[in-house]
Formats: sequence, structure tokens, C-alpha cells
Amino acid sequence: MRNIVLVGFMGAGKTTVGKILASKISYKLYSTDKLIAGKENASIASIFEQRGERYFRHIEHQVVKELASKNGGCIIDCGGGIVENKDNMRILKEYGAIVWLKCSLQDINRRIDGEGRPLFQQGGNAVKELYKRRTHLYQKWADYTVDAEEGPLEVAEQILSQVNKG
Ligand SMILES: Nc1ncnc2c1ncn2[C@@H]1O[C@H](COP(=O)(O)OP(=O)(O)OP(=O)(O)O)[C@@H](O)[C@H]1O
Ligand SMILES: O=C(O)C1=C[C@@H](O)[C@@H](O)[C@H](O)C1
Ligand SMILES: [Mg+2]
Repeated sequence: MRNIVLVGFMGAGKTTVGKILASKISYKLYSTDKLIAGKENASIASIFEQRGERYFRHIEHQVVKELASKNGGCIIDCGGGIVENKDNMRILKEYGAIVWLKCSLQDINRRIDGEGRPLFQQGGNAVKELYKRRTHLYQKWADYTVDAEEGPLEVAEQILSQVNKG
């Protein structure tokens, strides 16, 4: 009973689908963003604003290390930038199936406006560049890839069917 680790770009639906999965199967749900916010007693946006991205990544890595003790039976909803640190991915992959929720930037733009997501509010080509660079990383680490442009229920079904096939 490996963990199910959800990765993908901001707005791909990891948090939404994580909740659906948790209600479908008796796995415990952890969200790295929620754990970070709880640890710091602050919103993600204010951590970025007050302490900067470097500090945020440091806390994110602490949270991943703490999750290393969860060696099965959990759904882990990751922040979009979890792949920025390869040690995060090594830890998560040890006990988990990495599932990439793959979604076009066009769909993501339709879904979110960046509120509460500081890196999505950058101007110019920054988001496009980030998306391009991260796509390679998600692809590299994924054990399974699902089409996250379908509705959340369908995405959850795809994940269960792929993971159960092995
Ligand atoms: N499959 C889907 N189809 C349509 N809309 C969706 C889908 N999944 C999520 N959404 C909507 O897109 C928005 C972002 O979803 P969500 O917060 O789950 O993304 P996320 O991957 O967790 O993002 P982040 O990396 O920033 O935490 C929400 O408004 C949600 O309702
Ligand atoms: O893609 C990212 O780097 C981020 C995604 C969010 O889930 C949060 O973890 C934060 O806004 C950073
Ligand atoms: Mg999320």
C-alpha cells in the first residue's frame, strides 16, 4: 500500500483531486502547502512576501522530510514547486507512486487567477518559462501521468485505475 503522491503545476487540481481520492479510499490526506502554512502560522502568500521563496522552499523541504515517516497508505498533495528540489522527490518516491496531473497552461489560466499563488502573479513570460521548465521535471519523476483536463472526479478515477494496475 504505497503512498499516492500528487504533483503538477499550480492549478492542475492536486488539492481538489486529493480530497476526492481521500473520500474514495481510506488513505489519510496530507497537503504540503497546508502543513507549511500550519507550521508557520501564515498563509503561503504571506510567507513568500515576508520571508521570500528561498525560506518557503526550506520549510517545504522540512515538511517533506517529516512526511518521510509516512511509509504507505497516504495521499500526499504537493505544492507545485515540490520538484524544484530533487531530495524532495527522492524522499517522496521511496514510499510513494508519483502521479503527475498533466494540464495545459491554457486550462490552468482559465482555472486560476494567481490569487494566493505568488509565482503565478509574475509578469512577462515568467509563468510560461516556469511551466516549460517544470514540465520536464514532472515528466522525469512521474510513475504515472493522468490527463488533468478532465473533470476532478474523472481525474481521481484515472489515478485509481492506473495505480491499481501497478
Ligand atoms: N479537473 C478540474 N477541472 C476543472 N477545474 C478544476 C479541476 N481541478 C481543479 N479545478 C479548479 O482549479 C482551481 C485550482 O485547483 P487546485 O487548488 O486543486 O490546484 P492545485 O494543483 O492544488 O494548485 P497549487 O499547486 O497551487 O496548490 C480550483 O478552483 C479548482 O476548483
Ligand atoms: O508552484 C509553486 O512553486 C507553488 C505552488 C503552490 O502550491 C504553493 O506551494 C506555492 O504558491 C508555490
Ligand atoms: Mg494545492
